[in-house]
Amino acid sequence: MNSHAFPGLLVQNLTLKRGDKTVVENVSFTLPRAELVGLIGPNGAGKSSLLKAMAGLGPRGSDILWQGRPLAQMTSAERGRTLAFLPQERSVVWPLRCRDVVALGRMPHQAGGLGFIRPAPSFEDLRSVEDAMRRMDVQAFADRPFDRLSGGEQARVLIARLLAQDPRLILADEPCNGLDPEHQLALMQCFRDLVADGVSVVVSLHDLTLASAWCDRLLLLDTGKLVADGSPAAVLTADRMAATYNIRIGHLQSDHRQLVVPIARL
Ligand SMILES: Nc1ncnc2c1ncn2[C@@H]1O[C@H](COP(=O)(O)OP(=O)(O)OP(=O)(O)O)[C@@H](O)[C@H]1O
Repeated sequence: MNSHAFPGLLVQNLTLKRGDKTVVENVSFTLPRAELVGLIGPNGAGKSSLLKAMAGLGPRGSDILWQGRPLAQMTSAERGRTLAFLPQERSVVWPLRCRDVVALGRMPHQAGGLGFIRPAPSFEDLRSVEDAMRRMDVQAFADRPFDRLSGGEQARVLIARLLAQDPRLILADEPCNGLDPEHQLALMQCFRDLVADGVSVVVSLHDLTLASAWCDRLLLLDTGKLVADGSPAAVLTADRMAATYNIRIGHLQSDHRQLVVPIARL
């Protein structure tokens, strides 16, 4: 993945409604540099809604800016070269080989953009696809049909598709879902490597231990409102976890990091 300085994303006073219900309320934050940001909060807090809006899905006004420019003004191909989104719903409609699923990530980079007529893949396309498959440890499935893999294997192939897009901003909705512990750790290490390369990563997580271990910064949503934004140590306080999740937490010392562990319901 190319290294480049991250130019910054600005979300300003974002409010989203579903029917009469406000699901994201007046949320503002900036991503001024490459960092690994965990988006946390209870079920229904608005994490997926916020990530989808940041990915440019749904009607958008001028409340989300990329490099000072409203996301709504970017074409789909431009957005596809800039940001990659992993939705919570993991489905591939056609019975494609895994390598072809991963190669779909290259479409925004190819002449013809997101049209139906596809040119032959460039050297860069082939390199990115192989690199993404290696990062997600899916080369062994490359030629197998996607619909004959296990749930966790399919999840890894779809993350590889996201990586093949070579984006400058990754938005991933619960990417650790379905992954075994080794591949969860490999994925978080992969995100850290991308951040070191200048890519910003926003990832929704329910696992507070992973969030405390790997993220530079956490955004805590509760009933649509951004109630905390800071380092894991600043956000994951006992009082806040009690108020937001109704849980008691404990701590585990690992290397130089203090990990948060949910202990009991209150
Ligand atoms: N299509 C919809 N129509 C109406 N309400 C919706 C719709 N989709 C989501 N919601 C509501 O919007 C709120 C936020 O949902 P969202 O999926 O963003 O939460 P989340 O934080 O991602 O939750 P989870 O951790 O369970 O995935 C919830 O109260 C949900 O019930």
